[in-house]
Amino acid sequence: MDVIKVEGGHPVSGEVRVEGAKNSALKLMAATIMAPGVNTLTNVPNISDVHVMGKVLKRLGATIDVVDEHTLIIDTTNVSKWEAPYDLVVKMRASTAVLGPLLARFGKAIVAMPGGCNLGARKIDMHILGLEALGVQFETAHGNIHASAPNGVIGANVTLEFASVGATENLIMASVHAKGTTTIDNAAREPEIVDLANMLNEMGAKITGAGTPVIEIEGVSELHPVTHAVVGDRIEAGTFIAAAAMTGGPIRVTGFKPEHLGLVLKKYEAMGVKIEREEDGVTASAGGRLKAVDIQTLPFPGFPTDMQAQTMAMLALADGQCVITENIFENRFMFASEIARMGANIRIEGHHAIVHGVKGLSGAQVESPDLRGGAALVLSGLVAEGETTVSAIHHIERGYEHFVDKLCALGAHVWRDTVPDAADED
Ligand SMILES: CC(=O)N[C@H]1[C@@H](OP(=O)(O)OP(=O)(O)OC[C@H]2O[C@@H](n3ccc(=O)[nH]c3=O)[C@H](O)[C@@H]2O)O[C@H](CO)[C@@H](O)[C@@H]1O
Ligand SMILES: C=C(OP(=O)(O)O)C(=O)O
Repeated sequence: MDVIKVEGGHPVSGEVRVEGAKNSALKLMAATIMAPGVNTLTNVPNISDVHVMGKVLKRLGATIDVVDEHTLIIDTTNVSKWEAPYDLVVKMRASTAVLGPLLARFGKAIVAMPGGCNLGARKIDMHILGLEALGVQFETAHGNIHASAPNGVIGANVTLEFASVGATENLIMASVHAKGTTTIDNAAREPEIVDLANMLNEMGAKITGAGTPVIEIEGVSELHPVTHAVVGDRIEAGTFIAAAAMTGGPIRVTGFKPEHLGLVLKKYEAMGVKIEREEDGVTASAGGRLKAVDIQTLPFPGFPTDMQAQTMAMLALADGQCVITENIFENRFMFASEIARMGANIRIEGHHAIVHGVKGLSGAQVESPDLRGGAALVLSGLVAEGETTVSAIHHIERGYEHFVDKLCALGAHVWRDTVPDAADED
């Protein structure tokens, strides 16, 4: 099995450029379904989730030309199917992002029920309730959700119970061609939603308010293909900033907007991390032990859940005790038990993690519990004494392009290796 090995204790500094955001690229790819023709996406990250979304689009009838590592030409002229099948949805939950675009283009869609994942149940009831308000009817059979809008999608006011990123995106996309105007209240405000609305507006949509809690979409009859650059990945950036905070750095991280990490940077400064902001990135460094600071995850502009594990790794070594509260996913503390194998002292009580900072970590064999937890284990390995082996690295590859190479370029001693799978030896 493939693993990432890390030898701790080497200086880590220099410059790294982040890729386009996974959480935007996937939705932008899905949105090309609504603009029949040749669309070009640039700054697309070369990660496994993007490959899966490529497969979803191809199954629907699109063709994709990979011009270079970060540029995709997606021709959606001949999209003629409206089904996102189980084998792909099960690989990547974000495949459900085609629901809105398929409804907009065909007035119908079949999407396999996504089921839970290692972060929790991850239901799509809010997507369904919102779309029902727009006149979409749902039936479930044989593990598939069948959606249809027999009278077309009809503009309406929708108030989301929670500012769900995925529900906001599906509602925006489904209502682009709706009759009349749709208002989404309590909409998610993440930068990736703004990126999606910007691209749709470039295609000819009429969306206002993206990035605020109230988004208004005036239905238009058609969209035209465009060329669009994916917004920089604030979470990849945050991960390298956490690496600088743990190792001392300095690391200059470019390719993203510092305001997209507003609260993360403020919290890191409160911990003692020095952050120098520029238009397109930051330089992060730290001298000595970080201070313990409480964190709670919330929808944007709150502290992102996708930075929780990396921040827990920082706090595991900080001076003092603090509480991390996870408000988004019910099961996002699995990283805690893995970093405990390296000597961290973390107690979980419901959706709170009580972190007692320790003076050092020791390298160990650990398993990525999920995407960000896996990255956080590699960061922990950078400062642990001895060697750390991180398994289940397919999680990391879902969202980080060339993670090992980028860390090596910063001076870290990190490499991929293949080790015998214990299960195969029995
Ligand atoms: C591909 C992508 O963009 N993924 C991001 C997206 O996920 P995703 O779009 O799935 O996240 P949501 O904001 O929708 O989910 C937030 C919470 O609401 C729950 N929920 C959501 C919808 C619903 O219909 N019912 C329901 O109960 C989810 O289970 C979760 O507990 O936003 C999350 C929150 O910022 C990020 O961590 C993910 O990285
Ligand atoms: C939870 C994440 O992604 P997904 O929604 O694709 O699982 C993430 O990016 O950290």
